[in-house]
Amino acid sequence: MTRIGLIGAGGRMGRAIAQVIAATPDTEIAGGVDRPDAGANEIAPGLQIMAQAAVLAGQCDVLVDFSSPSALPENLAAARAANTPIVIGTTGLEAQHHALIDAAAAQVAVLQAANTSLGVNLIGHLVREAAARLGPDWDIEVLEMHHRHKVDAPSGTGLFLGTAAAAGRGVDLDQVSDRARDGITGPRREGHIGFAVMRGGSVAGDHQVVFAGEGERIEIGHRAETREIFARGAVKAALWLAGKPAGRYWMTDVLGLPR
Ligand SMILES: NC(=O)C1=CN([C@@H]2O[C@H](COP(=O)(O)OP(=O)(O)OC[C@H]3O[C@@H](n4cnc5c(N)ncnc54)[C@H](OP(=O)(O)O)[C@@H]3O)[C@@H](O)[C@H]2O)C=CC1
Ligand SMILES: O=C(O)C1=N[C@H](C(=O)O)C[C@H](O)C1
Repeated sequence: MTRIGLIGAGGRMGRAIAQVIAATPDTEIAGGVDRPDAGANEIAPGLQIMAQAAVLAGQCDVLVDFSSPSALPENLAAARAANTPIVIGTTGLEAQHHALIDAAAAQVAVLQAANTSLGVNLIGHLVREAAARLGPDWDIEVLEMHHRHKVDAPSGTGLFLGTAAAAGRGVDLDQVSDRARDGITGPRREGHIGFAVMRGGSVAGDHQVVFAGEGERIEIGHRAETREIFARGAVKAALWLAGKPAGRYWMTDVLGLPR
């Protein structure tokens, strides 16, 4: 039996993950972290909601964190103190968060993924390949749309796909990304990777990478029809990570895809 500790248990993803855990053999939810009024019994019958990740980390085999960037330092500290592997699905992470993840991975197994679906991780590979083969005269734009509640932009997946495209071209995304355009922007900057963001309704997550050449376009895209695909991937990642030695792991490792 693998006991999963769920951080952000009361959120949209926390609830979806709790349902997948309930349907997965030899897997149980050890407890959750969220606000005290998160509605524990609606998430999973008998679920205990705790205020501190440190307590939960000592009571589970693996932590799964879909909460907020501001909670990440405490969650990583809890994983380190209890030597409990942690899957991080939270997005909106910045350089300082990745530095904390790298430091934690020296001591405990950490898997961070902006998107835990099979489809997105597969197209990440395709985007990298396309960018490597097409050359700099093909303009690359990343488009994404999400539900009206999403608080970070561009999405973590959009940035993941932009990073894959930049890697294919052998450049650093930070040096070439155009994250916003407004007003008299001037012509497109050669070699840059642009991002466009839409928010509305209940969209679970749409992403498209457009390679625009002279007279033709290639579009590589993914549409999430339900949050369950992320939840299934998160539980698969947790079961894979439980018991692994210290290190930073990737969703591609879980799915058997090239990194
Ligand atoms: N990797 C992937 O495949 C996916 C990643 N995500 C990402 O997962 C994260 C969560 O998404 P979603 O479930 O939609 O968001 P929600 O806002 O619905 O859920 C987050 C939950 O975590 C709680 N929470 C946040 N910070 C704290 C804290 N410091 N202490 C206690 N509880 C806290 C929130 O409580 P409160 O609302 O009271 O703050 C909320 O209940 C986002 O970053 C999102 O982008 C989403 C889908 C797929
Ligand atoms: O907030 C969401 O909902 C999602 N967030 C992730 C992201 O930022 O890429 C993954 C997915 O697209 C849904």
